[in-house]
Amino acid sequence: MACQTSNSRKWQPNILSTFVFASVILCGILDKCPTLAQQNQQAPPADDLFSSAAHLHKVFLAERNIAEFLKHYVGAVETKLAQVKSYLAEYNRLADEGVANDEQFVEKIVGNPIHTFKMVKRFAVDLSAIWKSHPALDHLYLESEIGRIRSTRVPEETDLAGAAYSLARVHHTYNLNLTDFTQGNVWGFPSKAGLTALDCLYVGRTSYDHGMHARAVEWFEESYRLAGLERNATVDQNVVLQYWNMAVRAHDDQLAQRAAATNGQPDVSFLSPLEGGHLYLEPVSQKPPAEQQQRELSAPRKHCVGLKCQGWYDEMNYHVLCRGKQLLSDKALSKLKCYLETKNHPFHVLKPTKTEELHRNPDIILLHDLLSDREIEHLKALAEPSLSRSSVTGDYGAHTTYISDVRTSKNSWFDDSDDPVVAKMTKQVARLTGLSMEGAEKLQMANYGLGGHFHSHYDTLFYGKTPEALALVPEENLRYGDRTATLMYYLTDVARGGATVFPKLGVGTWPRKGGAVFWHNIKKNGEQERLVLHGACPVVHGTKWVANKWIRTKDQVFKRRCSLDPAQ
Ligand SMILES: O=C(O)CCC(=O)C(=O)O
Ligand SMILES: [Fe+2]
Repeated sequence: MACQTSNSRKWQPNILSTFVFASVILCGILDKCPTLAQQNQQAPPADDLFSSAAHLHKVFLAERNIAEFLKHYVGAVETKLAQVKSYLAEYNRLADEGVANDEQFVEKIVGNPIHTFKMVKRFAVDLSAIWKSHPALDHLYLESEIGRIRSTRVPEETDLAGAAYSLARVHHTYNLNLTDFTQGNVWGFPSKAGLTALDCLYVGRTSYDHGMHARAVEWFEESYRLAGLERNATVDQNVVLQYWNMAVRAHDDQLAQRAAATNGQPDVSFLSPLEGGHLYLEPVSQKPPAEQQQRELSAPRKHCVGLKCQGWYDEMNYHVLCRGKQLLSDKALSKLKCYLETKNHPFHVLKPTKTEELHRNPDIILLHDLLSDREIEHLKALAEPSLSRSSVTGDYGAHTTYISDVRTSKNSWFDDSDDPVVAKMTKQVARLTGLSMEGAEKLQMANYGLGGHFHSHYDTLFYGKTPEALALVPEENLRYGDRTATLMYYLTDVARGGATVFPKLGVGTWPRKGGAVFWHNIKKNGEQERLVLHGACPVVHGTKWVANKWIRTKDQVFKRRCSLDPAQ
C-alpha cells in the first residue's frame, strides 16, 4: 500500500486518533523516515493551538461540547443498534425457514400470509423507525452540529505533531520517569490520563524526527513495554521493534561519526540526554539507556558558570537549572540579600518593594507583590483575544522575525493608551528601575501552552548584527536604541516547570504571581551583558503568563551613569 507521504518523504500523521497511528504503521517502512534536516526545514505553524494555555482552554471547552453531543449520539446509536438488531432478529426468521431457491422462497415466504404481514410490518414500522431515528444519527445533522461546535479552530494534524514534540521536550528537559509519565503521573501530579503504546510510538517517532535519537529509543522501549501489557494492543510489538531498531541504528551511527570527528578522543562537549544532549555516551545497542542513565546519575558531571566556560555548558546548565538545581557557589549565595526597597521614588517610601537578589554583578533582582490578583485577571482577559504565536528575531535584520520551535508561546502587545492597568505598569516600571520609559516598548503579554518554553537567548535586538543587517532595521526602531533592560512580570505561579533560568550565571527563579524579575541587558560601558543569557523552561503542569517590559537605551543618559570600566 502506498504511503501517503511518499511524495515528500516527510512522515506526517494522517488524522487524529487511531487513524494517525494506522498510517504511522503503514508508513513505517524504514527508508521513508525523514532526515533531521528535512524536519527542521519545516517552520512550525503560526496558528497552532498547543503553544498557548489560553487557546488550549478554549479547545477543552469546545471538546466538552463535542463530548456532550457525542454522548447523546452514543445513546442514539445504542437505541438504533437495538432497533437494528431486533429488526435483523425478525428478518432472520426468514432464514430459519431454510429456503434453498427462489421458487421455494415464493412458496414458503411470499405465499405465507403471516410472513407477508410481518414483512409489511417490518417496512412500515421497524425499518421506518430505523430510517427516521434520532436526528443525531442523520449524517448531515451530525456534520453540521459538530461543525458548529468546531467553528473555533480545533486541533489538527499539525497540532498533534506539535503537541507530541512538546511532550517529548517536557520528558527530555526534566528527564521524567517515562513509565510514570505514560501512566499520567506528571512530575508528582497524578491524573487519569495515560498514554497507549501507540501514543508512545508516535511521540518516539516525533523525537526521532527532531534528531532526539536517544530519547526516541526510550519512547520506543516504553511503547514496546506497553504493547506487551495492553489487553487489546494498540500496536504490534514487532512494529515497535522496527522503529526501535531504526532509532538505535541512527543513535549509534551518529555516535560513531562524532567519535571519528574527534579521532576517537572523548569529546567533553558531548552532552548526554541527561544534560540536554541528544546522544548517550556509549552505543545504546551495547548499553541500554536505563543503564547509561544509572551510571551517569551516580557520577554526575561538574558544572561551570561564567563567561570562561565553553558554550556547551549553557545547554547543560539550562537543563539542570530547569530541573531546580542551584549552581551558585555557597560564597556567592551567602552574599545575596532580601530587603524592602525604598529608593528611586518617594512612592516606595510609602510602599516599599519586597526585593530579593538572585545574583549580584550583574544584578538579577526578583521583586514581589507588584500586581494584585484583580489586575492580573484583567490583564489576561485583555490579552487573550489577540494572542498570536510568538516569533524570534532573525539573523538578517533585527526587524525580521520567524516562528520557531525554540520559542513556543503566544503573545500580544499593549500600549499605555490601550488600558489603564498597562499605563499603571509603565509608571511602576519607571519607579522601580529609575529608568526613562521614553523609548520603552509596548507591554508584551505572553502565554505558554503545552510544554511552552523559550530556549536560552539574549533580549537585545541589535548586538552581533552586521551593518548590512542593521541597515534593514527601520530608522524609528534604531532611534530608540537597544533593549537596555528587561522587567518581566509573572502573571501566574506555575505548578511544575516554567522557571526562568540564566545558564551563564547559574541561577533561576520560579514564577511568582504578581512578582517580576529585572536585569540589565547592556553594561554601563555600552557593551552587551553576555552573562544574562536566559531562557524559559518548558511548562510541565499548570499555565504560565508573563508580561515583558523592554526598556530601550534612548534617554537613559541621565538615569543610569555610563562607565568606561570594561567590567561594568
Ligand atoms: O518566560 C520567561 O521566563 C522568560 C521569557 C523571556 O525571556 C522573553 O520573553 O524574552
Ligand atoms: Fe528574554
